[in-house]
Amino acid sequence: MAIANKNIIFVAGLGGIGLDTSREIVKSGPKNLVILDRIENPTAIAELKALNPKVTVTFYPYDVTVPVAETTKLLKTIFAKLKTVDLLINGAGILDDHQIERTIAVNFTGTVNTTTAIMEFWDKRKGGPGGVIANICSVTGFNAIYQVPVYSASKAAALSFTNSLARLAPITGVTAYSINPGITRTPLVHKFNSWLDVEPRVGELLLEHPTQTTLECAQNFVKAIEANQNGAIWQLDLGRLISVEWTKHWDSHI
Ligand SMILES: NC(=O)c1ccc[n+]([C@@H]2O[C@H](COP(=O)([O-])OP(=O)(O)OC[C@H]3O[C@@H](n4cnc5c(N)ncnc54)[C@H](O)[C@@H]3O)[C@@H](O)[C@H]2O)c1
Ligand SMILES: CCCCCCO
Repeated sequence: MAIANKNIIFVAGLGGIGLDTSREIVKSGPKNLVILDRIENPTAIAELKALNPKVTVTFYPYDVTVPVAETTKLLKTIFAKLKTVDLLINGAGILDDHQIERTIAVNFTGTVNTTTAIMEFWDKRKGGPGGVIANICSVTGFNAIYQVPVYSASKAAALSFTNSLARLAPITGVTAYSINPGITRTPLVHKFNSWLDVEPRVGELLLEHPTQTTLECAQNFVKAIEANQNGAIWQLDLGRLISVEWTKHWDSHI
């Protein structure tokens, strides 16, 4: 998908990975970039507007843990303004294995609910035009950071959900792919709690190994958007963009 002249909704577009990705998206000249985020950062929004005055950048406060009906109401406002939306990026995530319910609510249920809500507007069975969904999951969805099993499992769940969305595309008209960053230096990764405190130094230990910058991640994120490959499992690690072949062990045959 060429980003130029498209309408993009970016949930969590102001975070560590999110803001650098928003910058790279804006540089590619979409018609509209609508950022939904729990954090408000008017300075960042102003910076994005200044980066490319041809792009209309708007912000709406949004918490992915709200009921689907509330998300639908917000989307109604956005669609009324934009008329069409080409891409939804679901990027919200927290990393704190002391917050079990919230981790699942944000990282998994939030992604599911936001996706479910936009189907009201996109599902071709309802006369919708279809659309594209990019879900930010994680390499931990492939192989866990086992000291944060709840976080890792929430990302595996989001990855599985995204893979299913892609298989459902012939029915819904909505395609999907996952964005799976490796360890990227953002506020999320500095200090965080391990499950039952099994490893209090988990963050410190991880950061002893090679990592990538948010800019490297963002530049590859844009390449994945441009590739627009339904069902792709993109690994964005150490500055590289890798298409992961998922090993099939079983098939439902339906
Ligand atoms: N940094 C990494 O190493 C890494 C690796 C793989 C995946 N990820 C994922 O990338 C995404 C961005 O993470 P980051 O590293 O930039 O961290 P970050 O903390 O800088 O960004 C997290 C983003 O999610 C938003 N968010 C959190 N809770 C929310 C809620 N309830 N509703 C709406 N938005 C909410 C935050 O406002 C922020 O924009 C997350 O989903 C994270 O799990 C990060
Ligand atoms: C340093 C730990 C980063 C964990 C986020 C991976 O999704």
